[in-house]
Amino acid sequence: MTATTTAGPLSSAAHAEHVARLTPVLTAHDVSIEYEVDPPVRAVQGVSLTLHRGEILGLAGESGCGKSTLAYGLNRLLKDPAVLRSGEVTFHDADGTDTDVVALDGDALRAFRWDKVSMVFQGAMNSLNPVLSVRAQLEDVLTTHRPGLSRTERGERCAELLEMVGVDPVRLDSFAHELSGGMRQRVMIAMAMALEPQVMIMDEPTTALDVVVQRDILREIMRLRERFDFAVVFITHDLPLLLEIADRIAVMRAGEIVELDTAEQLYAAAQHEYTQTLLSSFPSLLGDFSYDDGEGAGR
Ligand SMILES: Nc1ncnc2c1ncn2[C@@H]1O[C@H](COP(=O)(O)OP(=O)(O)OP(=O)(O)O)[C@@H](O)[C@H]1O
Repeated sequence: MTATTTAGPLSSAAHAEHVARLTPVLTAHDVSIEYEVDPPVRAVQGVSLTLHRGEILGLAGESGCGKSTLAYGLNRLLKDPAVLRSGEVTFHDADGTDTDVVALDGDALRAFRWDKVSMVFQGAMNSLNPVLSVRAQLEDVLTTHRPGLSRTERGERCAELLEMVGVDPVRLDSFAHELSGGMRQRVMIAMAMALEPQVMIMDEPTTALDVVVQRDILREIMRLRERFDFAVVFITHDLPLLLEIADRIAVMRAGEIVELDTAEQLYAAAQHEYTQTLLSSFPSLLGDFSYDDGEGAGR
């Protein structure tokens, strides 16, 4: 398979054909992010990436390659000493308007986050407020962003959100310490879904959980995605996991995307040496995995 570009990431003709049928929802162009420390860390370097409506785009690469920094940049969540050195990020709303994400500030930025693009952070299960019930925390998102909802509507929406992520609504009155890690993580996903965003960025959302719970939650995310058609940027260093759940995979190394292709293509014919190394470091996990066998691939 031949590469379609020389300057950008390696990708196949099959990939170009695949994306030609899709509609963009978030576009990053030439994004560079630096940590202003001594010496400066160029964490993301000239990254261009298009996320399409309803797709799961996996972002893979070893620890420290810049995955989280890029994700934070896409959602304007960078904090000191991180600085967006250059680049454009555009959100293409379902209503047809384009938003220059880099130019947003104040109320417009707050409304954009959670409403249009929400994020499930690394270790999010530990970021529930310990002294507030699940109900109070879910209601807070709704009161802030949907002030028009009545008290009854808010209550109903909170119960519905928990049901969506497979948690019994009786848990609305629980506090974080009364929930298992898996349940807390599901609550965080419910919170990220509360405003029906068009994009969800998930940074290692299940890494801290045991494999069975992790699978359950991933299945839930896939099911919700089918139902609500949001796009997901799914960040993990676990490439075999991405081969199972992602439509496309971007492989990041030292701040750059070195390869970007459909999961099938990447698995069958990775072009970049680094991708090949990543794939070969998980031989036993991949086992008899095959895209020809729909059941085996779990898709
Ligand atoms: N606050 C900071 N100050 C300085 N450098 C930082 C800071 N945060 C991250 N970095 C550096 O930026 C680079 C990218 O880090 P980042 O966390 O984005 O990588 P990652 O691929 O998400 O890694 P992980 O999978 O471990 O989260 C790394 O070299 C890291 O050391």
